[in-house]
Amino acid sequence: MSRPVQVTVLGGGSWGTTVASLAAGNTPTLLWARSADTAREINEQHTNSRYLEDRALTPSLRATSDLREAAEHADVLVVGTPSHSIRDVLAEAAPHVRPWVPVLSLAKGLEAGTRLRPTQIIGETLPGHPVGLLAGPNLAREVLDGKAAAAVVALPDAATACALQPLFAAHLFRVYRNEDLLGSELGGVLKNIIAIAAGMAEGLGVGDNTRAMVLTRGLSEITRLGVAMGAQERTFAGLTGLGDLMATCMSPLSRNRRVGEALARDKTLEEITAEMGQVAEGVKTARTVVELAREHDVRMPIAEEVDAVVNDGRHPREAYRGLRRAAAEHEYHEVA
Ligand SMILES: NC(=O)C1=CN([C@@H]2O[C@H](COP(=O)(O)OP(=O)(O)OC[C@H]3O[C@@H](n4cnc5c(N)ncnc54)[C@H](O)[C@@H]3O)[C@@H](O)[C@H]2O)C=CC1
Ligand SMILES: O=C(CO)COP(=O)(O)O
Repeated sequence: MSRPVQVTVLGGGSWGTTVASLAAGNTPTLLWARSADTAREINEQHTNSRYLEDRALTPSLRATSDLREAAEHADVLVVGTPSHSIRDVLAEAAPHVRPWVPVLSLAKGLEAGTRLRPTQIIGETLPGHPVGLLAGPNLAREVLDGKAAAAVVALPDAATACALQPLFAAHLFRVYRNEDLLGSELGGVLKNIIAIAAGMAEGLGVGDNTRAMVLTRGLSEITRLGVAMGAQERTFAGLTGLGDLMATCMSPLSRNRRVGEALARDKTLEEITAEMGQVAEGVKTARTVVELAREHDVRMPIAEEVDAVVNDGRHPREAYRGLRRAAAEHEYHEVA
């Protein structure tokens, strides 16, 4: 008799823990947390209070702070650490991961310097493994609270995607699939920059028309860059595109939106990051996105203003004045 598929999730933060809890409802799952205290709390109390307060995790979820044990356990490996740490964590785990184990990324940022997407970093550190991602409008706390949500397994190979879908699905968590890995990954990465802009708007006290404008023009920027990089346009109208953009721009739970809002209320980035104690990927990724846009000759006025705020100290009020000066081109076609 064959044994059930074993899932390992690397990263004991808000989302890694939540995905591990979902998977544990379906199959034996081991979560690797850097902190031994976090691993112990998950095993003994079935909570991760540092990131998810007193929310109950699936009781069968096991955790370890031993990376080798976690890697050896994996029939399917899920990488849930922030983008900037993926390369180092996987370099250490790689000798212990069996060949051909599929690897799914949860991360929504780009590696500074290399400008690589998380799945490309995985491809470099774990060559020969099928690589994809799990993404969508998935604010961790809401998913763990059992509120209905949907995600996408994006992977070029449909058969592998089909096999992975049921591992993460739950009664009120629907998992779709999509072969456009590039578009699905870029949707999750780029929406963080627009969410910072949406937060800035919130902090400046804008109206609903302005909110709608930021979100819609933000989607235009995301789609333009994504298509220029080779993604399918329709992906940006789906869960990993418009869906994730809406959730992140609208929800006070979003860390990226909270960063933008606090900046508009005159807090410094250092104060905000220290208070939050969690990752807001858009902050580190904004400069890389602007560089990519220039390289692909794509206009991204909102991303440029966000970059100027987080990297050059421009005040959000000035950024919004800057946007008012941006040329109103044709709504769908860029004018040179
Ligand atoms: N929280 C959410 O609702 C969602 C988050 N994501 C994405 O998932 C990724 C992880 O985010 P969260 O879990 O929310 O972050 P988090 O800030 O809640 O937790 C980050 C985790 O990574 C660990 N970590 C940080 N640096 C590390 C390093 N150098 N080596 C090993 N571990 C390290 C921390 O100890 C912590 O366990 C991000 O890319 C985020 O954009 C995606 C969907 C939803
Ligand atoms: O990606 C997310 C929801 O899908 C979480 O967004 P934040 O990282 O801004 O909290």
